[in-house]
Amino acid sequence: MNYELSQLPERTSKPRESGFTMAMDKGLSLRETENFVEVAGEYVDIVKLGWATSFVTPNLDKKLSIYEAAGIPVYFGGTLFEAFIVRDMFEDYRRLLDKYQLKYAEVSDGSIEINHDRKCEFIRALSDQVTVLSEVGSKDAEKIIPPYKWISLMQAELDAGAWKVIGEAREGGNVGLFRSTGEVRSGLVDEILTKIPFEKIIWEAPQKGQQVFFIKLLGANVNLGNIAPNEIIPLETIRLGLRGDTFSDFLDKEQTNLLK
Ligand SMILES: C=C(OP(=O)(O)O)C(=O)O
Ligand SMILES: O=S([O-])[O-]
Repeated sequence: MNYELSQLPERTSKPRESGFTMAMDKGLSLRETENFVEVAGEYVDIVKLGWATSFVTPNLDKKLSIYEAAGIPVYFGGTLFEAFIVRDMFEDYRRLLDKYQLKYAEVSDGSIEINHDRKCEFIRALSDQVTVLSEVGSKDAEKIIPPYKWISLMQAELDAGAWKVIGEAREGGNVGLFRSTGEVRSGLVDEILTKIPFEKIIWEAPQKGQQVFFIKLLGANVNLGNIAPNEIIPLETIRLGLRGDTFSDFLDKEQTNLLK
């Protein structure tokens, strides 16, 4: 922080188990990546190269080196995992993780149907190699998974070895945890939280209103994902109660000078 200010919520520091921010890079150039880590590196815990953009992005090795030098782990989007699985290329996927020396991988079934026991086997197998993030929820807006099912899927995936589970939203924030309008399925979120520990979940929340919802509900140190690179600093201010949306949420009412 650049100067002192009282009554700020305490923020966790790296390596964070909670208060964790996953940024989504969907094709930043090398120069943009350097600029991004320079300005926001302190607030980014992990970067996802969105869906299968790592297949197309030029200078991938160099990009990974920039993140590595900044101490920020990177993983490839779950859609890439699914692109290998649907082609029956799991072993090739494992080799790919080794080739790029990745320490994290995502297992998801947002675009394909995978028998859930099979998905858990992939999680188990990959967690011998890397730290696994597993994602629950479909990218298909028509597919509504009831809350009890979200809970049992998340629990089984954690039991299979996932480090954290991700609630699906896509880049747009309009499926999975959210209605097509972007509104939070708040009943779903409340129910998930009755059974799954809060620090075990990363909520994909690309839209500002969604970030605000989770910070108001769960505090400054909620885990959030799919944050656009240019929204990392703004998100940090929302976490700290330094943007209008959460301005009053962390203030000590007794000590607040309302000047009325
Ligand atoms: C974010 C997306 O996918 P993934 O989780 O595979 O990165 C997406 O499809 O919008
Ligand atoms: O859709 S819900 O559970 O608010």
